[in-house]
Amino acid sequence: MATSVERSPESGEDAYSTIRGELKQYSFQTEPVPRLHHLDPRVEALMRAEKPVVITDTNLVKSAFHWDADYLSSNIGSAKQTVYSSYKNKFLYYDDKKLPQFPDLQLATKHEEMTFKEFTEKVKNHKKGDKIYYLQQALNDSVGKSLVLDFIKFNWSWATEQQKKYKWGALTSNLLLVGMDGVITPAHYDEQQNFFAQIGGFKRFLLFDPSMFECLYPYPVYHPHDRQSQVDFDNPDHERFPNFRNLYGQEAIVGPGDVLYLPIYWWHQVESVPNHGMTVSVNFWYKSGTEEKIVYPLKPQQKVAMMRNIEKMVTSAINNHEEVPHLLKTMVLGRYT
Ligand SMILES: CCC[C@@H](CC(=O)O)C(=O)C(=O)O
Ligand SMILES: [Zn+2]
Repeated sequence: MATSVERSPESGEDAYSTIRGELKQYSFQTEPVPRLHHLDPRVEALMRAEKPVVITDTNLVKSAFHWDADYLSSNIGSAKQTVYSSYKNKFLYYDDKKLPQFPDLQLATKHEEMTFKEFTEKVKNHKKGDKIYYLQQALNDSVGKSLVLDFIKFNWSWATEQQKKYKWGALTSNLLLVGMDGVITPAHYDEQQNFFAQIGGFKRFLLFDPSMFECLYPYPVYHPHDRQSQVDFDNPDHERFPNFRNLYGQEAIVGPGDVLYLPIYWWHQVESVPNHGMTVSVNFWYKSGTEEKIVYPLKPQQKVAMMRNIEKMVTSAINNHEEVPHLLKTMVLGRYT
C-alpha cells in the first residue's frame, strides 16, 4: 500500500469533481455543505448558527502541508502512537473505561501502541486481506523538534480569533489522524466544537443535524460505543431502526488546506476517499462555551444533552445498567406513547 499522500492537483476542482463521481451512495439524501473563503461573511452566519461549513484559505495548518508518512516517520519521534487495527475498514470508537461492564462485547477494532515507523512499515507491506490501520494520536510534547516548530506555526491567531468570537471553551486537543486508503469512522457525534483541518489526501464527511438523533439510534450512554450510531449504514436494520428512513444530511469533501467547521453534537461519518492514498488530518477540539441564558424553545443539541443527563442519572441511581431499559420502558410505554 502506498504511503504517499495525495496533494490536490493544481486544478484542485478536478480532484473534487472526480472524487464526487466515485463516492459510495447511501439510502439517504444529502445536500452539499457550503464551501466558502474564510473572509466570506456567510462563514460567520453559519458558525453563529452552529452549522457546518468548509472554510478555505485559512492557512490554519499550512506549516504542516509537508506532513507525509516519510516526514512524520523521521520527525515525530520514537514514542509509541495510538493506532487502531481492523480486518474491516470501519473503525467504531469505543470508550475502554466502559468495557468492564460489557465483558462479552465483540470489538471489531484493536488498540495497538506502536512507533510511527512501525505503523508506516505495516502500511507499506499491506496486502489484500491484511489488517487495516488507522493512527489516531493526540499531538503532545513527545514529538520531535521540527514537528513542534511546524505546530507552533499553525495559524493560531485565526483559530484563537474564532474561539473568542464564538465564545468557545478551551482547546482540549489536536488529534493527528493518519489513515490508510478507505478507512471509515462510522456515524457518531462529539461533545466538542471541532475545526477539522485536512493536510493530505481527501476525506468525505456525511453530516447530520443534532435533531436527527431519532433517526440514528445511538448506543446507551453507559455503553462503550456511547455517542456512536447503532445503524449499519451499509445494511440498515429498518425493523429495529425504522426512523433511519427519514435521515437527511449534508455532505462535504475536504482536501489539503480545507478546514471543516464541525459543530458540537452534529453527527458525522468520515471516509478516507478510497484509491486516493493515505490521509493526514489534524483536528482542533474545543470545549463548548457556557450558555449565557436558556432560550426557549430549546435547541436540539440541548435536548440531546438533557437526554444524556437523564440516562446518566438513572444509570448511576439504579447502579445496574441492566435494569435501566426496563425502568425507562416502564416510565414511557403506555404513558407517553
Ligand atoms: C477519532 C476522531 C476521528 C475523526 C473522523 C476521522 O477523521 O476519521 C472525528 O470523528 C473527529 O475529528 O471528530
Ligand atoms: Zn468525531
